[in-house]
Amino acid sequence: MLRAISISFRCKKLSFPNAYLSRTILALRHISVTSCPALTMKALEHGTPPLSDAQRRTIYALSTPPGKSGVAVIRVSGPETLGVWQRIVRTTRAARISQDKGKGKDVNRSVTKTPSILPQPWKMERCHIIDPHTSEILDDALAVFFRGPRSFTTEDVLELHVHGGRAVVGAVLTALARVPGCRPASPGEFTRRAYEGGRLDLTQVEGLRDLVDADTESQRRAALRVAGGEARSQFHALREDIIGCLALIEALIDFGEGEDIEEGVFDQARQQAQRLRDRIQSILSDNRRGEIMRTGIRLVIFGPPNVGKSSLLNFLAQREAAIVTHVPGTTRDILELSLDIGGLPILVADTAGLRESPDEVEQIGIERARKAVQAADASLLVLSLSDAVSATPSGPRLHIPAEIAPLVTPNTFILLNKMDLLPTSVLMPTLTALPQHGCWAVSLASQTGTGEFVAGLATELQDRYNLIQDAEGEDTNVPLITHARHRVHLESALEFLDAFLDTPAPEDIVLGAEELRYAAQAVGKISGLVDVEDVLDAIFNQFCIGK
Ligand SMILES: Nc1nc2c(ncn2[C@@H]2O[C@H](COP(=O)(O)OP(=O)(O)OP(=O)(O)O)[C@@H](O)[C@H]2O)c(=O)[nH]1
Repeated sequence: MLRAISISFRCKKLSFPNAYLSRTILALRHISVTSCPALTMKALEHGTPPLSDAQRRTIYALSTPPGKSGVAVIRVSGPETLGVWQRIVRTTRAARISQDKGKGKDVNRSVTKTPSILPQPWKMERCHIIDPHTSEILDDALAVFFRGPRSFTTEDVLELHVHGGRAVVGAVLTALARVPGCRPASPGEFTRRAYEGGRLDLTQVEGLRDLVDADTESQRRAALRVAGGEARSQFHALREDIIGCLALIEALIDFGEGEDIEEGVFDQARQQAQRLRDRIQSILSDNRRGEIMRTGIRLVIFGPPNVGKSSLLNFLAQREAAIVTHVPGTTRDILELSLDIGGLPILVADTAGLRESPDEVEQIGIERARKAVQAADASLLVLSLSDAVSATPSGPRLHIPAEIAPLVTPNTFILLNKMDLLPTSVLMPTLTALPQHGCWAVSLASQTGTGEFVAGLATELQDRYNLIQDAEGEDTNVPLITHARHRVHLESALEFLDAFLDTPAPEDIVLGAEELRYAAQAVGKISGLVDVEDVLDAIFNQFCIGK
């Protein structure tokens, strides 16, 4: 560094153009910030342009939600973190040491005047946060220093636990802005550094984001597993196995079967590839459970007009979310709410009643309703019990209107409403004739049967989508794919393995090796091991600032 500085001064003496000099100084500043900040910052500070964001490598942000709170956590990460500690943190430990030396001084009064001492890593310390220019006390706080690489970002990290008032947080953030080499973090930047430092792979990054976004118990449990590295290790093992298969083929290419290596290696590689192919196929055959559980199950309520669809939405939401009137065709457009049913995240949509209508606006609503039902993960057909069940010689029979029947699939549940309108003598035989699974009768007006309906619906959905726990409380059926991105890469890995298996042996063995290499690359992209620069911004931008 000193040699570099002396070169820059020599440049000045030799009358180099100013632009050249400032470029040299800028380059030196970059080196100074990234490698030995304290030594060179002062030497270069005077009269030079301000540092760019790329040069200010130390980032800070409020990591808890803005607004009033008991405690707010401000995070700092980067090469200047120790410098931040020295400039703005004054611990009571330091004050005690200095008091012992000077005898008899009040700890609280002397704390800001006490020169900063080095932090005790991973230990929370009581401190004052001070303004680095005026030494004014900004807050009475707690601070913890994590020495890299044993930190979340793998860099030096400082967490300041301050009082969560707007003015306190604002003052501490302003103080941080005054420390050379520091800048505000962009969304997800702490996590990005953890990824770049090798602490997390991309699946764990996504798991962390899902954990922060989790609204329900099932989402929390699934996200926690992914963030903990479960998907990482499974995708890693899959990739290793493909590479193992590739190694066999490479050995064949290099030495040739029967000469230097044993017979049957090609068949062995094919069998291994077949097993891997089957494994990927079974991972892909998961009915998108992981993705659905993460984003919420889309449940669409549909049926003829005036049967109580909007009343049902209001009942589930426990508020007057939709307009309910006795006029058929009241609901015109889709109204969607996010609810927690039985611990599962459900996006429930109320739709326009399905019927032939001359009204242009209603027609548009009906068309939207049909499309929503077709795109849903599950649907709930609401019918009026008295209209839907007709008497036949063999007993009461459920009748679904002809224009609605094509929308009914194995994923359709049925709710027969308005049972209060049926006399008891007719009701009893009707109820016994209903299907045992996925069909309930209620009166939303009197709330009769609604408890059984909600419990039954939750059980049906949990059976389809939830994680199942064994006797020890361990989840047994955890879906590996939680993001569409994983599916895309696994599907292409499957295609490459198929292409390898289709390779006529052994003449095209070199081509076959290439297919295996692509398959390994496709799986590597899920974890972010290879070639994912293009998706990184999209992934990290979805984080909040401070994470
Ligand atoms: N008797 C009785 N009436 C009900 C019940 N549930 C809803 N209603 C009434 O049925 C009428 C229609 O209810 P909505 O919830 O608007 O029905 P909808 O299916 O959304 O109607 P559209 O908007 O036309 O599609 C309202 O007057 C409700 O008060 C019930 O269980 N029993």
